[in-house]
Amino acid sequence: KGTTREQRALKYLKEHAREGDPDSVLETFDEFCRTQEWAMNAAEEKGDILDEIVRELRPTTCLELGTYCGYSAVRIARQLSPSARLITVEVNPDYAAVAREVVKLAGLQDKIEVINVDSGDVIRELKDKYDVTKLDLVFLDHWKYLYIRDIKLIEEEKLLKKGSVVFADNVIIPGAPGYLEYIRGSKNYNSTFYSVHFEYMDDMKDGVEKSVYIGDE
Ligand SMILES: O=C(NCCCCCn1ccnc1)c1cc(-c2ccc(F)cc2)cc(O)c1O
Ligand SMILES: [Mg+2]
Repeated sequence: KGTTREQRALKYLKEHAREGDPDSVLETFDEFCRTQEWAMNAAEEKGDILDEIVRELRPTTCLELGTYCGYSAVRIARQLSPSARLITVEVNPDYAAVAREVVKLAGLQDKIEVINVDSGDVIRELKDKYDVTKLDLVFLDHWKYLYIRDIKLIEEEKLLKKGSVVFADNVIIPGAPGYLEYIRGSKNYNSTFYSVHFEYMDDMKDGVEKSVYIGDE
């Protein structure tokens, strides 16, 4: 076939979603994943919790690690206020290319910046190169073994403030054991675990962890 699953998903979105309508892009992507091909989107129950966090927090500056095709980037950005923005990091160039198209299709290119680099490098550059002072929301959804490295880098760079939220996907499947132990053991966070279904699989359970930063700024 020569195409990748991500390219087939993008084609389906272009053919079936309403251009400039983020809700339509998300609904269409969920339909594709339920009827055509599964994809690792933070969808349904996970997405509902993410929506609630964004609604409640009203973040100005958001960082996502692990863009994939841009599903959760669109999900976050569709609720952001006019001046708020999301920086989303994707090390895989093929995923990043598809994500940029999905973001454009949703009409959110003014709110979302997709960066095709290694997350460890970009975190160190957020202040100087990306004009970030503090992060209100961090969504961890990239390689699971990198969650702990990157949260420690974010703390080192003093990018969190009291009330900042760190939301982590997949803490059960594939799992992020080192991360869970670290964040739950840290006095700088109040963490809550949510048992949710794995994306598009009604008979599989996963978990997400919401951690509110209460530490020193
Ligand atoms: O690996 C995941 N995501 C990272 C992808 C690569 C990130 C690259 N990158 C971006 C920035 N820095 C590095 C992931 C996997 C699964 C899964 C679980 C079970 C299964 F059988 C198949 C798949 C479910 C998810 O929800 C996921 O998020
Ligand atoms: Mg995930």
